[in-house]
Amino acid sequence: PVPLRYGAQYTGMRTDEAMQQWRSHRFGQFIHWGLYAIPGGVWNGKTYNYAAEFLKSSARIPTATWDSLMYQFNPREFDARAWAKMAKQMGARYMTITTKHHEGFCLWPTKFTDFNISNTPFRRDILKELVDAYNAEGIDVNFYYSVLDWHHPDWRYDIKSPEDSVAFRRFLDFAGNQLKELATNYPTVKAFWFDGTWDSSIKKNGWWTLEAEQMLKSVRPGMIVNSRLRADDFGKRHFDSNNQLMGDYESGYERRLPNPVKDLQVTKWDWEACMTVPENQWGYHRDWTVSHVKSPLELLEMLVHATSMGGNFLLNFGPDGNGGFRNEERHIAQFIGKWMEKNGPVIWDCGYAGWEKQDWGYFTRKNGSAHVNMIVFNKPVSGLLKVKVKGDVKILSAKAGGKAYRVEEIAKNEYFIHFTDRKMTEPRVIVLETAKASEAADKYQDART
Ligand SMILES: COc1ccc([C@@H]2N[C@@H](C)[C@@H](O)[C@H]2O)cc1
Repeated sequence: PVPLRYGAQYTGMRTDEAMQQWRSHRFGQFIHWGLYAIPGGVWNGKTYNYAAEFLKSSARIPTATWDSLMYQFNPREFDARAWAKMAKQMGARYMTITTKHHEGFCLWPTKFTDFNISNTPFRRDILKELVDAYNAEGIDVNFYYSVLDWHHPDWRYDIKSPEDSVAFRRFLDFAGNQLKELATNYPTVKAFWFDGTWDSSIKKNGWWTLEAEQMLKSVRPGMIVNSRLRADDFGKRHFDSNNQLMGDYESGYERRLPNPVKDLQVTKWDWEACMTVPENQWGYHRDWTVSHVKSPLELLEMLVHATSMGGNFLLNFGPDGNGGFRNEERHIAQFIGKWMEKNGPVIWDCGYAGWEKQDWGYFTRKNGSAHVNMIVFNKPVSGLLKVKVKGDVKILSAKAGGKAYRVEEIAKNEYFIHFTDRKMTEPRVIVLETAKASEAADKYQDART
């Protein structure tokens, strides 16, 4: 292996309580909220279809003009407790909030720039209100932080001169101060979700990314940091030059999920996929007709898909400039919440079952349990759900609530579950009870070939 100073600091999955808690949550609510929520993708009467939180660049708005949105930020409908209740009802176990997105506007009264909530008509510390309200509902709060900062004069996309180096050094000190401030002033925060770290300026300063992570973990032992922060000695990101995952979980799955057949490597480490409801809108956009809006069922399947591969699913909400959610978002929360109320136990504390993906849906398993969950999305014409078990396993029963399904052994380690449900109105959960096959006589001979 290549000797690295700023590469992965450990290999394998963390087994400490804080990481086990993060992993067991499985389902999180992402919230993108900032000045971009005020124009909502529309500027001077023109609708820009690109991501609403990028409107400043899509509409080529001068920084001074954009930054003056701060004087309009006054979300009258903002009610942190109502937001937290909606997330609780949805079945989310954690929430990740944009403390500062690329625009550089800070949702907390930071000491290190005036471009923050305390200088808006609203004035109140939104971050504190959110942390307190979500924690009161038993939901952990994590902080999204964009290192990329369009407002700060010392930000640099690349380091091309001694002046760039001096300025960017000041910038890194600014970012480090903000991170320490966040970790110190909001002591219940469990994880940092870094973004805006792909530019050459950061890749040339891998040392800072490791220092930032180590600072956060010294201020808050147990703190969790995503892989997207880190650049190693050679500017490699997420996985270092020895192909070792940096940070505590892989955060490369943005608006996409790992393939359940081809990407099984992800089951060896912690990871999280984050997802938009429209095709590509994180911040509030006034016009959702410009792209496909994912249905509640599509999003529920993604949550199950992520869990089935041992990962977390972070579903995004983009409140508008007044602090209200769209009807589509409320409906999604209500639909998923209804399903989670009954079936949360096959998501929370569950992960990869280790069995081969089948067409009808997904397997999940609670760590070490003899029960394997089937979440059926696609009822086959045959009505027969194929199950291939691994190792010394046999299936004793298949039950959905009080209803038992016939289990037919069709070959060694292969079964059909006779799925007699007439029509499906929602994904069906069937729990398989397994036992060691070695305790039962093996009645199959391998073919002599
Ligand atoms: C194509 O470049 C980007 C850059 C930043 C993003 C940001 N990451 C997501 C988690 C959102 O915050 C989005 O604005 C997305 C695409």
